[in-house]
Amino acid sequence: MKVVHVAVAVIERENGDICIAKRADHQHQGGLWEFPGGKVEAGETITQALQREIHEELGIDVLAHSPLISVRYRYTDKHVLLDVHRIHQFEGEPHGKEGQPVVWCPKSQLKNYEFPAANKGILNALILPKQVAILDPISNEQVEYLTQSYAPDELVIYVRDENKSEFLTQLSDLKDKGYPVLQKNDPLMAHLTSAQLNSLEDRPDVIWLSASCHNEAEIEKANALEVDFIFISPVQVTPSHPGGDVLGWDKFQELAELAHMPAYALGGVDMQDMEHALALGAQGIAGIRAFKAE
Ligand SMILES: Nc1nc2c([nH]c(=O)n2[C@H]2C[C@H](O)[C@@H](COP(=O)(O)OP(=O)(O)OP(=O)(O)O)O2)c(=O)[nH]1
Ligand SMILES: [Mg+2]
Repeated sequence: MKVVHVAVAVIERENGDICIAKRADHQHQGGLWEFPGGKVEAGETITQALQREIHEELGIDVLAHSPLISVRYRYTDKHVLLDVHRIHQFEGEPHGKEGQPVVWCPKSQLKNYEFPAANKGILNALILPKQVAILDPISNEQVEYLTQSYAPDELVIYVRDENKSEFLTQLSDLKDKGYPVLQKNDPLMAHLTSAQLNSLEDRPDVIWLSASCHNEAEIEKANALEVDFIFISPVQVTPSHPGGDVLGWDKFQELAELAHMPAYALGGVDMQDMEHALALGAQGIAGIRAFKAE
């Protein structure tokens, strides 16, 4: 089936509210709410498509945008590639130029609206931070460094250290301060190794589920289980595996687009790679060394 390339705009106003619109009943995925946007025409850049569609649908001018997430999604009747951008700056006041209902919605209320299935990953991309610090091993020194360097909404802390019992107090302190803490087999926020991911038939019953992925098959499995976010690795050579095979950034980008959910770049990446990773559609960077004091 031909893939329909769609430019999608997540328009945010100063107080953080997001602009959403209701699709007409006769449209594909009709009656559901959407982020405004539409098909990229032949010869158009993504910027041109965003500017044209948003002007046609809402009567405003897009002045500045940056990539949020790209999602390939196969509906039974249509295959789409949603190229989703955050609109930071615009001129005018959005209104439904095609008669469609348009509302400003606080981020925390988006979950109360019904969106097409492909949008689940977009909603998660809006909530998740750009940084995932992996603690392996966990140390008091690193926990202190992280809480001094990052606010609770800027960081997910993934405790990969299996031997963490002496740090249980520090971990509950982190949670009390509001830091999301990801652990294997946690009832709230659980992580699956690729081996666990491959062996599962159904999604475990947790609020947030993440997984490690290394190839297409694992990403398809994460899509099927509706995993909320993934780590794609190894992107580059790491000091711990100097001679190992790596994906490289081109392959990372391809895999991230195939994933329905936000994808962090992991393996041989550090904070200096952040802009590059975001430009390729990553949610951000995950790592061990990248999140240690010098
Ligand atoms: N704009 C938009 N489209 C979405 C979202 N989620 C999602 O699955 N889609 C799908 C539905 C459609 O198959 C396709 C978007 O096409 P569209 O109908 O908006 O295209 P268009 O504005 O050029 O409109 P039209 O003239 O063809 O009706 O992407 C979303 O959040 N926003
Ligand atoms: Mg449209």
